[in-house]
Amino acid sequence: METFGKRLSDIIEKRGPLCVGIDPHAALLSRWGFSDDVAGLERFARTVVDALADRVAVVKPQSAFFERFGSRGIGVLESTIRQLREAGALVLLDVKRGDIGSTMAAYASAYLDPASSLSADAITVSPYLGVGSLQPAFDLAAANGAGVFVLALTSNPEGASVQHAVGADGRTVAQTVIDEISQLNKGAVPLGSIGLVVGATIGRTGHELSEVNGPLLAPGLGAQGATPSDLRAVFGESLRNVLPSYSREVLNAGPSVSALRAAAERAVDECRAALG
Ligand SMILES: O=C(O)c1cc(=O)[nH]c(=O)n1[C@@H]1O[C@H](COP(=O)(O)O)[C@@H](O)[C@H]1O
Repeated sequence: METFGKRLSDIIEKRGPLCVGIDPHAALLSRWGFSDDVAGLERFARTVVDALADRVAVVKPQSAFFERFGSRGIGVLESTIRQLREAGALVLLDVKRGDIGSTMAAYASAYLDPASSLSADAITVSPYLGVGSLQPAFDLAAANGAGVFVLALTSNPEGASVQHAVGADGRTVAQTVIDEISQLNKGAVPLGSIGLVVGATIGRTGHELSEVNGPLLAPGLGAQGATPSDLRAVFGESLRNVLPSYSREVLNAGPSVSALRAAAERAVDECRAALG
């Protein structure tokens, strides 16, 4: 079975380095002229699938915006994941789960077991119960050719007070996460299947990413203020492994399918140029 790292490298090669989020904010539904209910959610998600699933490398549904409509919203999430995958996009489900290992195993089977109706190509997880607690997700992902993206340095301004805190060995909390994931990806070719999330907004922080050998998801572009030209300062020599991620900046172009496609094309061109 092909690893997630290999599948991701291949699709980025074909479609370009871009992840687009599906974040159906109430304000976006209204901007698109859609109702703020399950029917509006379904139309929104379907429009993004029609516009982008056959051309963008990775699509990242934000689970929160589906969960807010309860079980029917989850139903839309299930069909959205299925449609995205059928059209050839890799689906990174943004659920940011993280719990004690025995509970993490249940989250892993919900999102990374192909038998589940919510099974995705990869999920986001939070390492703040300890990277080791995420092992059930790493194991199930590896068994199924899926991936896991671990939060390291998030794009929001509140993140630094936790993530930049320095431990007894002189490393920051984030650097400890980065180093543990680097160990897990060691030797993987062409790329490990455990990614990190590093916000494009954070500037030069001095964190060392050169040994990660895995994909580096970079949210925070567009609506949160970062631009592709900020990526060099954040990622330095590790730029080649960066997967830039946009939600509102691209979604604002909807509901026109052609305008969404044009916005995604602009984003991928700018990111290609910035990543070199
Ligand atoms: O894991 C993420 O994708 C993520 C991590 C992070 O540090 N910052 C961040 O904004 N995100 C997510 O990325 C998306 C950003 O949306 P926009 O600001 O509209 O591009 C949201 O779904 C966030 O939850």
